[in-house]
Amino acid sequence: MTDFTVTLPGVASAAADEAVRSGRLSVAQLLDALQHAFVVLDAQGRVVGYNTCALQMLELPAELMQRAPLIDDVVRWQAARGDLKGDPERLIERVWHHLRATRASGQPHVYSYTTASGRTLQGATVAVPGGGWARVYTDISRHAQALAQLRDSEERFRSLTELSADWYWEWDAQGRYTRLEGRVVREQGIAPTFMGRTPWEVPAANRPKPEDWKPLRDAVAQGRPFKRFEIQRTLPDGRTYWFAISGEPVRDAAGRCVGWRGIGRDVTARKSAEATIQRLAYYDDLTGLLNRRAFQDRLRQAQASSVRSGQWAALLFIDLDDFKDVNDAYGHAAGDALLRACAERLRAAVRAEDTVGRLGGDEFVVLLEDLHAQPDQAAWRAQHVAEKIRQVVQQPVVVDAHDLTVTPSIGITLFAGQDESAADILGRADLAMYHSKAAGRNAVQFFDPSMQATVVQRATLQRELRHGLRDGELCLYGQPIVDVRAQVCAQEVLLRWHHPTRGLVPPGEFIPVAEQSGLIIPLGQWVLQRACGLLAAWAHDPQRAGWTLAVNLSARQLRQPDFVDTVRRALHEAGADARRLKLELTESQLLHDVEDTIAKMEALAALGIQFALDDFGTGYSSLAYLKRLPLTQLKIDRSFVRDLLTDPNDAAIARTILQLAQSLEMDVVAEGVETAEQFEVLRAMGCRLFQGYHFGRPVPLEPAQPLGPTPTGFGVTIIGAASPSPA
Ligand SMILES: Nc1nc2c(ncn2[C@@H]2O[C@H](COP(=O)(O)O[C@H]3[C@@H](O)[C@H](n4cnc5c(=O)[nH]c(N)nc54)O[C@@H]3COP(=O)(O)O)[C@@H](O)[C@H]2O)c(=O)[nH]1
Repeated sequence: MTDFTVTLPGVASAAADEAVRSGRLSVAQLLDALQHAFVVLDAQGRVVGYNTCALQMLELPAELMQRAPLIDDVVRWQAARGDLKGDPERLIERVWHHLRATRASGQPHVYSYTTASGRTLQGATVAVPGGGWARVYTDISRHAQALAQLRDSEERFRSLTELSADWYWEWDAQGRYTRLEGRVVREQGIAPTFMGRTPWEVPAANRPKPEDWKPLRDAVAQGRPFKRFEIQRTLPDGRTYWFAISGEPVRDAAGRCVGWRGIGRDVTARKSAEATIQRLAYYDDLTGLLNRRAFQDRLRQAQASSVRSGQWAALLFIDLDDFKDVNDAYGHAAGDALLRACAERLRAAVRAEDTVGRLGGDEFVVLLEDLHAQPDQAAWRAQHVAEKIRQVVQQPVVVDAHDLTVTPSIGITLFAGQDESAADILGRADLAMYHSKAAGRNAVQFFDPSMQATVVQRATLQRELRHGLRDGELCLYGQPIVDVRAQVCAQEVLLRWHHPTRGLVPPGEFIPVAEQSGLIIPLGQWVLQRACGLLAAWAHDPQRAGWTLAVNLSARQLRQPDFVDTVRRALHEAGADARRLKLELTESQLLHDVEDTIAKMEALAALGIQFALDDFGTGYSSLAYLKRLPLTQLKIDRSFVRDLLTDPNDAAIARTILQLAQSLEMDVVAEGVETAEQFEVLRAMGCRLFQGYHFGRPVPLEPAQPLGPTPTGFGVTIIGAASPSPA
């Protein structure tokens, strides 16, 4: 046998050499101990050595090998048996080519083949020093089988993802896509958008807010599997589709989550089927409004919600007058077009959070929630919306070049709580609608006669107020504000209405009506102009030149974008000193858009105007924003002054307000001082300014003046009575 060195895996070569040299281990024993087939060729390609395993693994007959055959003969034999496929002479040529190449390169030649009996063998040929080659064969059948199974499994997996609507994905431990496979992925071209990003980093139509991803992110953070997490996405081509992903964590040997894998499924078809079912079950096909069943559900929800909020809600029942005539005269298609137009108008006439439904035929319903905690205020608002609806519905609709017009009869009922059924509420509104029909159609009626009376009264008051303003029935009264010596140092302007038949109407009655109708804007502007006129006149009167004049503001005035300019102009036109003008606000007014309010107040304060916070202690005063406002005065509400002498709580509140004002460097006016005792106690507490009947009731500051033309004029809508009458 040719002399060469063997290195066996797991046996140090020096130790093996030594064992062979010392004769303790023959090379033959050594080679036979191997689990690998071993064949040695001399320089002519003759088999000069082999181990037992070679006969077994290569399934070569011992007689052949014992003859020391040339490799050519062995190849012919193997080809004849079918272990090697192809023409034997060409196979021999190939074998020699590789033998020479290994010698020339010094690199082993590794190859594999499958025998006729089905074994997969891997052979490695190395050139040995002095000529000749050693060939080592390893049976890799199991490994090859495992690989084939793996390939099969991959193929099956590929078929699955190619033929189905599902696709496969993998994420890293942070939830970023690392692999996406499947026909859908390819066809939709979504891989570039997703790879390297987490699902929540890719915009989704149904999950616009970070909290919408919480269930998925929690599962990822906690290493939990998740199922059918639905996401709506927009494709690069603009189409939207829905898919659902399910996944499970991939763990390492130590059980740590090292990533995620799962499937995605296109569920667009199911979603659209669901949407259709939903639409058919809950929506009216013709108009897209809620149908009777869905509307009744909403009504029940509104009842439950009114219990929680303590607010009244209203149900409006709308029936089109003589709708049948339209159908008869112009056909059903025209009638349908008119109903669709009505539905759109109803939707446009109410707030987004209100609900509109169609019960069938020409019957529509509108649900108005959170109207007001007081039923009369709620009724007033419901009446306002009903009137708006009445106006918009009767506008002509053009259908097939015809101007179609219908009027609505509207019934309203208010509700709060869950004591009655939704059907009862609907029944009441329906009955009220019949009253509207009976009242001559194209009208609004309440179910409850007292509600009806209230809204009619308010509508009348509003109309009369507008006339009263025009006819000079309003005038300014003033109530003195005094110092510790009971000397007048200021006046508060208080509006009065001398109604021709009702007498003196208190502002508590007509200011809310003016606020709701928008009439407060020209009215408030007029008060400001008159007040500035008074200040300018007082400037020439030594007794009054030092007085300030306090004017009450409404929330709506303050919200006017040009409010600062309006005040500036009033001062300028009257030639009044801004430092003598004080504007009184209540806490609730300040809650609306605090930043805008502060900006306006600061702009006015820069002119020298002072601000007082009225009715202090009755609202939700937050000291945080109180500090930010340019206030110079707090007014202790008269409810605390009234029982000051008998109720220790009220006394404590008055004292606290005085201390607070001192630390905020503000004045305090105690309102509603009616007795000398109250005056004394407040003075002892450190109060320096007082207002109340004890010092003087409101008295006229000037004769009544008609409202002159103002920049805003009367550009306000006056709501008519239930049966409209010209204003
Ligand atoms: N936006 C505007 N609001 C105005 C205007 N004019 C008045 N008002 C607001 O109307 C509310 C009612 O005012 P009024 O009926 O005039 O009542 C005032 C006083 O008469 C009353 N008062 C004063 N002293 C006493 C008293 O000793 N006892 C007692 N029972 N009542 C008294 O208090 C009212 C003044 O309160 P206040 O405004 O809080 O300082 C009233 O809330 C006005 O804000 C206007 O032009 N615009």
